[in-house]
Amino acid sequence: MFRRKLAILAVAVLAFAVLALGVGAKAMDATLIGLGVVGVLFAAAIWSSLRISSFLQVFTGIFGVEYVLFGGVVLLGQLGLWPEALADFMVSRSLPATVAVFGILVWAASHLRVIRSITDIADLYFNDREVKPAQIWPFGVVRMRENRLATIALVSLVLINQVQVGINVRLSFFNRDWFNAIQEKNAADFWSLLYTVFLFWAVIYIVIAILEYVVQSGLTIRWRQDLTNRYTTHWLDDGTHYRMALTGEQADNPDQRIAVDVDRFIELTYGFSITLLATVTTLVSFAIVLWNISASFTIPGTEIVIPGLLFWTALVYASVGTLITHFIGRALAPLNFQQQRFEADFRFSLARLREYAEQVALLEGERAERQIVMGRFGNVIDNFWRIVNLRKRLLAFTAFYGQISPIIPYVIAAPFYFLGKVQLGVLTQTAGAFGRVEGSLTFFINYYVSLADYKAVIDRLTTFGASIRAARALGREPPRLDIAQESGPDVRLDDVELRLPGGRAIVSVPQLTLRAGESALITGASGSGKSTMMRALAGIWPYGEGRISVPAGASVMLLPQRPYIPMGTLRLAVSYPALSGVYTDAQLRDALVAARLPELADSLDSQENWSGRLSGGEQQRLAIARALLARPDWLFLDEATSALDEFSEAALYKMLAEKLPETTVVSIGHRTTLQAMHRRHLQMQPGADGRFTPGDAEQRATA
Ligand SMILES: Nc1ncnc2c1ncn2[C@@H]1O[C@H](COP(=O)(O)OP(=O)(O)OP(=O)(O)O)[C@@H](O)[C@H]1O
Repeated sequence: MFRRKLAILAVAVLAFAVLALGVGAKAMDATLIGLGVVGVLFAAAIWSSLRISSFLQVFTGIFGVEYVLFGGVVLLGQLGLWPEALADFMVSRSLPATVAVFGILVWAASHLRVIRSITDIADLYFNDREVKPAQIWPFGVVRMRENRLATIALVSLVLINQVQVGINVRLSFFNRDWFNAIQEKNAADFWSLLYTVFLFWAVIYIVIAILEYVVQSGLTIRWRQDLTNRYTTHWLDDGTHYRMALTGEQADNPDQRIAVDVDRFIELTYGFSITLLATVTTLVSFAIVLWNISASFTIPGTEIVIPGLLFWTALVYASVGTLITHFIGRALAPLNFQQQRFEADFRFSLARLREYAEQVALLEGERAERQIVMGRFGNVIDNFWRIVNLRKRLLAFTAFYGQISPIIPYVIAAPFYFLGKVQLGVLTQTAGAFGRVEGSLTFFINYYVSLADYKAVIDRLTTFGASIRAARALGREPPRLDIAQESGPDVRLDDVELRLPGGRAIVSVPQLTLRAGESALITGASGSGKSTMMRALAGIWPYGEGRISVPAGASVMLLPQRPYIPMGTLRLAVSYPALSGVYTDAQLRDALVAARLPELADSLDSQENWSGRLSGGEQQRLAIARALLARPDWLFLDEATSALDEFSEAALYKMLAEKLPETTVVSIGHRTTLQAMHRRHLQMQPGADGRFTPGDAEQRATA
């Protein structure tokens, strides 16, 4: 997304690396030569990062800028040009090379398949170029491209985390000096360090901690908004959700994917990028501190220093702890994963029971239901106990480990203190740095547990995206069923062959014209493909080939046998699929009265479970009211009046003909009385090959 800027950065990094190599070679300085070599590699990595994910490019960009900045400071120091007054801000000589290594690692990681899956999802947001408003203090409402805002937030969070680590390092030195002052009973230093150093940095730390919380929340909320909106839209657009159900692709529970997985993905991606980066930064910074302090620890009775003694101790200690934790807790990830599944199954069985309350009550199926529900709950509980058992053992170890961790560095360093080799301040700084290094190392074990979860979330979102794409592509490859908009007023089918998802042809239509203004009834044996033909006419059936021509710009409405009624007010239920508020109350009431539902005309604002409350026939009449409001050019009724008595059915057909004179009605039905209400009668006739073909049964003079 910011390719040009990255290209410039690659050139700047290369230029600086060459400079460092030159100065290093002249001064025979190994650190500078190393800095130059790493820089050249890093420049190459940035250059080839021009094609990697936008999300990762942000990190590459930050490390590139830091390499040049920190490297510049180190170089100036080497040349003796760094001002004496700024000596406090001199950075560690290994810092620029470290950030370059981080940058190279990001580039390397971008080639891993799992990282690609992650960045493919993350980039949906980080490539969103839409301009949206955002409330940003103190600027008020700002309008900018979403990807720019996301990048600014991400960069700020990385920098905030790095500054926090920097402050922690600075405070560890304050800690050393402060305790030395205590040991030396130097009251003046004690107070001045407290006021000038500690208070200053502590206040900054607090302010940026709040800033971090606000920026992080803002980023994750907007990210979730964006992804949820994107997935919901792609899932619903173009009837994709229906096709996905048809294909039976591996995308079960879209509700969980949209509602739960998106949220978990963002939380875990944040954890595995920014928090991980902060931890690695802490680890590296305090490892350096610990390494340097180790120089004060000589083997007793000698002046021999074991390089990095304290660092190695922390590493071994944390590794042992991590290994044991892993050994005890490795079964926890699959157990947690299972727990989520069992909980979801249990919840779903309760929700389903609520949905089918009437059938269950009529069949007196409560005992069977209790058995099913409690069986599922039993799975939840069994798994819970397994988790508790495991956690108990894990807790025994981690509590023990947590108790002795703060003691270890003292035990190691105290003998040196008693011998007078190190001061009290160094002793406490050692303990602090040891704790940070050890804490960062054990951080991985904590996140390790979430790794399995993360992988599952990524897989679920990736397969969801893939099956959305597959469903969209369905029916686009030839031979396909073409729906063509044409200038004539009629609907025509030419050489149409309709198939089941498995490929078996069930309906064959060499030629059929449904003439505008001529109502038609389609009858035929159950399973002869009548509904499938209607789905094809409505443009939602993707399996088959041939050509269906529909009048350009004509509106089509299909009413199925069991109408769908959304949750909410009656107003919404009647207006559907138009949005609530599109029709006036008077229009809604008129439609309800005309559809023979006058008793509902005054309940427009009532919020009820309408699909549970209304009878089957009432629900069908509600659907007819929708057709009256929508006034489509073509109205397909697929057994849409089957729950009504014959008298009401006839009255509704008559009313439709009067109120919607411009609408052509095409019905599917089994009752013979329906024939009198249509001008034309088509019957599905079986062919020798098992396919059905609609053909004229008889002609009637009147509708
Ligand atoms: N999504 C699907 N997957 C597999 N088979 C399907 C699918 N939808 C429909 N079918 C099959 O296609 C055949 C035709 O179904 P369709 O609903 O079109 O018949 P119909 O003539 O409308 O039947 P009825 O009069 O009973 O409503 C049936 O055998 C049905 O099982």
